Amino acid sequence: MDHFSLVDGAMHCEGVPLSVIAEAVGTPVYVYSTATLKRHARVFREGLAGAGDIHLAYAIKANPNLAVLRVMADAGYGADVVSGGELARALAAGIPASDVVFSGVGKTVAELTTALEAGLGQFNLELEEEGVVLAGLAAARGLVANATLRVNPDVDAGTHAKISTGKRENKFGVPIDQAPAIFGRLAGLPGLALRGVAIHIGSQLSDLAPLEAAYRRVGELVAHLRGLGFPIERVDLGGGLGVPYREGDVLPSPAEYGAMVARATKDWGVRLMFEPGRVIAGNAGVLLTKVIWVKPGAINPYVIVDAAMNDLARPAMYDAWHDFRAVHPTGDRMIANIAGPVCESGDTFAMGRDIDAVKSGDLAIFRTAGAYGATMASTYNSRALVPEVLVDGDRFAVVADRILPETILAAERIPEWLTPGD
Ligand SMILES: Cc1ncc(COP(=O)(O)O)c(C=O)c1O
Ligand SMILES: N[C@@H](CCCC[NH3+])C(=O)O
Repeated sequence: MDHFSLVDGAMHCEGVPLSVIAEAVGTPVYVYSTATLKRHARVFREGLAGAGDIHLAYAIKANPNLAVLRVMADAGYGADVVSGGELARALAAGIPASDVVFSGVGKTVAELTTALEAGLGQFNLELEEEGVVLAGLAAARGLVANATLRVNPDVDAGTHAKISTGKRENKFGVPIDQAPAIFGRLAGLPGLALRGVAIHIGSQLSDLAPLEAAYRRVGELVAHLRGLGFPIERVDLGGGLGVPYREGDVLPSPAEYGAMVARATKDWGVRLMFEPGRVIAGNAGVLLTKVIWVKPGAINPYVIVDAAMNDLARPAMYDAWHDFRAVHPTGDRMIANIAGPVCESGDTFAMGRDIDAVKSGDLAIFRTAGAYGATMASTYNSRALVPEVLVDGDRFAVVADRILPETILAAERIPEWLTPGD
């Protein structure tokens, strides 16, 4: 069941008409469905039922809103974080530090130290030196850091180049063939318990074949490392499962993914860890916007909406498609371009698209905006930072305020040497 649907001709999120949210909070605004988040959390877990001992760590980067994190914590998910800021959010949402995995290619000494002292569950090391530094920090505090080594399997994930992470030229992980030697050098260090390997080959993956190929390489590595005497207890298989952005897109389901995982990992005898982000949050959110003008264009009219690339960066960054729907569709259609008010031609959500006919003042949504939406927002062009609303049944709450340009301006100052003297 879709929790964003038309009821009596009006688009709702669960039991709440989107027009009521627009009236109360203004636009643009992100709207998330609790029921969808919960359903995705459950379906992903159920899909992996045949994969043995698993640990689920929601990839906070996809949607780090505190209320969303609380929903995920209640659903029994730990967290995958990539910065001290994300770690602070996970802890603030009530996720125990022991259920948090710290990924990321540039963890600073300060971040490593904070995470260690918080009792972090697992560090996914990206390079040998990070392991040496972490071991030193831990040993100096009488602690032992649990870690895995992230390997780069050199697999083409078949996704957008900017979100592919498992090819040898990408910055992530150590080349898989160097892993045994690095294990050899890190394994005996006091302060470090190197318990396994981690992998993540990219995001918005629409085909399981590259994932399966990568997992097979990891399987060979696990066997090799065991043969060398290293006790491998954990393998973190990362995130990456794609979601349908366009009507008609067919993506592997969590159940199909789970069946592949069970097949590829059946002899490993390890605890498997997963870091899903987009597949949890993507279709749980929309960006609600209002049409400012319908501007005649040389080729097609431009529907100018009050949301822009600073609110939803994905189309400008990755040429991503987000379905556009009227909140009160009339049944009429139009061929139009859709753009925001920002002063860049790249601030365009669609060109020449067949959409619900809209006019000035109408409300509309960009769908599948719950992941990598609000979290990638900026205040470019001195626009407000977009707010977020969480719906649960027939109630809703503002879970992130609109940060107004005045508030941002108040954090800036003119140094005294630039102020006019007397
Ligand atoms: C290490 C790591 N884990 C998990 C994720 C989450 O990916 P996705 O949102 O595609 O599930 C990412 C982002 O690609 C990542 O870099
Ligand atoms: N920001 C990207 C996903 C990045 C994944 C991070 N590892 C997107 O919107 O598709």
